[in-house]
Amino acid sequence: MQREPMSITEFEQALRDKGRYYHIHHPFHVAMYDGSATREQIQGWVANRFYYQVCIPVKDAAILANCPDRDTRREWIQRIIDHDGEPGSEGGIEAWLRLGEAVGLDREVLLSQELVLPGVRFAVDAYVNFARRASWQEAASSSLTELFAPHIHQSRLDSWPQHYPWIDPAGYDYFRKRLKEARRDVEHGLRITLHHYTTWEAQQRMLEILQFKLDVLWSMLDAMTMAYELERPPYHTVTADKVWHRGIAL
Ligand SMILES: O=C(O)c1cc(C(=O)O)c2c(n1)C(=O)C(=O)c1cc(C(=O)O)[nH]c1-2
Repeated sequence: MQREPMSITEFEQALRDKGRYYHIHHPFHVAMYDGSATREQIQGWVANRFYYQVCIPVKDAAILANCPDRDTRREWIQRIIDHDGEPGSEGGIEAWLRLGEAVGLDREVLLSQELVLPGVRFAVDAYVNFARRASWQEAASSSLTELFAPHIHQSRLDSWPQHYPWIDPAGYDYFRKRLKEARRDVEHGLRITLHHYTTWEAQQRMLEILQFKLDVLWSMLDAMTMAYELERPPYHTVTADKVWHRGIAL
């Protein structure tokens, strides 16, 4: 016998329950929050997360490319503008570069991606490639880790200024900007998701997609833990040089 689907309310609750696996609970993230992260760890996180930032609009462009629905595209396109900016307003990528400067990293270092660890690159690329290959509804719903993002941005705004007085407060604009944007993204992402997955099996598949996205975020921090906490960056047994690849443009 076929199992009944969850109601919309139950399904949304099941998605929200996945918050227990959000990267806010990763020890690397906890250390940044509780003030025990070193300057090098914060800088490493900012430089590595920059790769996520630059890939997000590429991921959203892949969703648009696969979406035949004009109304959805009209709404979804705002995400690209949020990150890339438009005439008269700088976007999230520029704000992240200023966060980089606020923690003492030249923008050229971020732009060169020389600090992006292979594990971080692979995790982020997996997300972009998923968005290229999945249906637009599945790709759209994979953004729903953003359900938990306003809380994580707020937690940084609340804790970092006290713990890290050496960070220029001008750098925090990105987190402030995302509080509003993420809430709007979630509202749209949920509208698509809650109506697209209507059978029990489909709902289970969506929960697995959300787990995949949680794994992307968690794995990024695992790679950073190896490099900046355990001091085991790639090839550490062979060389102290950053010999790993910088991304292969296809
Ligand atoms: O700082 C964070 O912890 C965090 C997490 C996430 C997320 O949950 O995917 C995003 C962001 N930030 C973010 O700034 C952002 O623009 C963003 C877009 C998306 C997405 O999947 O489309 N996630 C996130």
